[in-house]
Amino acid sequence: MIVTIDGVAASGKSSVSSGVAQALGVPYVSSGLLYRAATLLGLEADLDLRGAPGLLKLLGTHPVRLEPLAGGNRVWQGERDLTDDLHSTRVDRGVSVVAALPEVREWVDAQLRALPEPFVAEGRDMGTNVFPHAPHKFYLTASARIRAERRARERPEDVPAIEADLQRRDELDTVQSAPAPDALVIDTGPLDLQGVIDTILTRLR
Ligand SMILES: Nc1ncnc2c1ncn2[C@@H]1O[C@H](COP(=O)(O)OP(=O)(O)OP(=O)(O)O)[C@@H](O)[C@H]1O
Ligand SMILES: Nc1ccn([C@H]2C[C@H](O)[C@@H](COP(=O)(O)O)O2)c(=O)n1
Repeated sequence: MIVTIDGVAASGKSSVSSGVAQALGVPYVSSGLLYRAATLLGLEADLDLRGAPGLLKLLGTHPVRLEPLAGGNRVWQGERDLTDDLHSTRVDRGVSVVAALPEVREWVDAQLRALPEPFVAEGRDMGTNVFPHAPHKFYLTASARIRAERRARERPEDVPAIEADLQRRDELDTVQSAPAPDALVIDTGPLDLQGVIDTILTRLR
C-alpha cells in the first residue's frame, strides 16, 4: 500500500509524512531529498545546474542512495551521509532549476518506483505522476506567510526573506506541483502538526 502526501514548499510534507508513517508502522519516502542531493552535488562540482548531461554523469559515477526510514530519511553517496547538507539556503535556491530537468526527474522516479511497499511517499508529484494508482492521496497547502513563520524557527533568515524565497519556489515548482484530482487537499494553516497527522489517519481508517 502506498500513501502519497504532496504539497507546496514547507507545507509540512516531511513532518506530516513522518508522523503518519510512524503511526502506520511503515517507512516514509522523501522524494525532494533526491532533487536536493543532485543539486548539492552539482553545486559542489561547480556545474551549471541547468545542464542535465553534466549532472547525470556525476550521479552515474557517484551514485546516490535514499534510505527511507519512518523517523527520517537519509541520503548517501557511498559512505558520505549528505542529509545534513540538503536543507541549506544555497540548495533551496538551486533545487527548482534541477527539478525542472526531465532527465533528473526520470532518475528520481526510477529510484522511487524501485522501493518495496508499503510506504508513505511525499513530494510534489507522488500522487499525479510517480504513483498515480496509490489508493490514498493527500495534498498540503498553507499561505506563504504561515509557512515562512514556521520555517523561520529553524533558519537564520527573517520571515519576509523566507516568504519571498518560498513564493519564488512556488512559482518555479508550479508545473509539477498540481494536486491529483483524487487527493484530499488540506489547508494546514489553522492546524498544528498533530492536527494534520490526525486528519490523514482518520481518513485512512
Ligand atoms: N501544521 C503545522 N503546524 C505548525 N508547524 C508545522 C506544521 N506543519 C509543519 N510545521 C513546521 O513547518 C516546518 C516545515 O515543515 P516540513 O519541513 O515538514 O515541510 P516540507 O513541506 O517537508 O518542507 P520542504 O518543502 O522544504 O521539504 C517545520 O519546522 C515543521 O515543524
Ligand atoms: N516529487 C518532487 C519532490 C520535490 N521536487 C522539487 C521541488 C522543490 O523545489 C525541490 C525540493 O523539494 P522539497 O524538499 O522542498 O519538498 O524538489 C519536485 O519537483 N518533485
